[in-house]
Amino acid sequence: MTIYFYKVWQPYGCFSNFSPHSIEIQGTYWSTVEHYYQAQKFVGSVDAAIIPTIRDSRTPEEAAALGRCSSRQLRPDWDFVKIIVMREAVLKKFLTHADIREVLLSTGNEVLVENSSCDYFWGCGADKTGQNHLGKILMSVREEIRKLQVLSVVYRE
Ligand SMILES: Nc1nc(O)c(N)c(N[C@@H]2O[C@H](COP(=O)(O)O)[C@@H](O)[C@H]2O)n1
Repeated sequence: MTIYFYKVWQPYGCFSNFSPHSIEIQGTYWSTVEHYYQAQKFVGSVDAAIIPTIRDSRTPEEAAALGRCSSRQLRPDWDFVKIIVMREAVLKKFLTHADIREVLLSTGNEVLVENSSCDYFWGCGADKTGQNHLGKILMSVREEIRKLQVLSVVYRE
């Protein structure tokens, strides 16, 4: 059975990057994965000054609006690094918060799909043909956490 998720208040809402689960990366605190992801678009760009404003946004929606503003210049390598950036943040989120880690592990080997009707890259799009990169990242993070748990048992013995 495929598990679809999208909005925070819907089933499996903790899989959304907008869910209220903070992460710390290289000593900096981010309220949500979305805050971190949107800010990383401008690292090393002429518009890097927007990063603290994105970080301090009151909501992930606000952070996303700032990051999506088309008048600002993205870092030149964004298309090459965005999946790596997202995976790092999603992994950190599920390593940090035990309650949602259990939700992720409870999905077993089910296929996870971000059910966004407008996003054919991170989600499945309106017709379900999208690339679903967020779902793929979540499945690979699930696998990595399982392996880490096995290792922690082995090294405890
Ligand atoms: N608008 C919106 N609302 C939500 O609740 C969402 N989960 C998303 N999807 C996320 O938007 C991010 C992609 O942003 P860019 O288009 O690259 O700026 C990514 O985190 C999706 O998961 N969107």
